[in-house]
Amino acid sequence: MGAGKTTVGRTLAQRAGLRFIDSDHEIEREQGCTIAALFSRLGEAGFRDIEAGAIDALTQREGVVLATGGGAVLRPENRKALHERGTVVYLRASPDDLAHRLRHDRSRPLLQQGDMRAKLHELYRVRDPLYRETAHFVIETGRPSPALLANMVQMQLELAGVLPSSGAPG
Ligand SMILES: Nc1ncnc2c1ncn2[C@@H]1O[C@H](COP(=O)(O)OP(=O)(O)O)[C@@H](O)[C@H]1O
Ligand SMILES: O=C(O)C1=C[C@@H](OP(=O)(O)O)[C@@H](O)[C@H](O)C1
Repeated sequence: MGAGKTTVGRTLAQRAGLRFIDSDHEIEREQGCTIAALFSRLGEAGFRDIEAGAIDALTQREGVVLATGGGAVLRPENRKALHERGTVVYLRASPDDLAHRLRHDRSRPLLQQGDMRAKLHELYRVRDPLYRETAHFVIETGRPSPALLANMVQMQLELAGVLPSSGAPG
């Protein structure tokens, strides 16, 4: 949540000539309602069931940059599908940076009650090991801009042979 999956993922997809897909947007389109509405109607567990179906389908597509919701790593089957079918980049941000970036955001149901900063610290404690387990690469997002982060991810994927070289001089 707020690590830059959408901003960085979109830029990367554009540069690499790939299609950007946001699993939450796909879920909203298929279900015909917002993620917040799904949470209030079905609870978090109900949302996670739908999310798992979406991750299973979307990880079978080729040539896409997929941004998942931040909680997708909670289910082992999602971690497996992501790691085995794709190349996963963990955009790591500190909970304090996330609290700053998301201070005006009202679209994320898990952050709408109580102390947002404390909740982000708790989510980070639980999820950071799961992101590390799922990811092939970890990129620190603390200082660089989203545009620079997209360059860093692209370079990393080119070095790994996942993307063709963009022919930068060197
Ligand atoms: N590297 C960054 N530095 C500063 N602000 C950022 C960075 N990445 C994202 N943001 C800002 O944080 C907010 C959330 O970014 P977003 O791409 O929606 O994250 P996510 O998709 O991971 O939830 C946006 O306002 C975005 O402009
Ligand atoms: O972290 C989470 O558990 C969630 C993050 C959200 O996506 P973003 O990571 O895009 O905010 C969305 O899937 C849902 O609100 C649950």
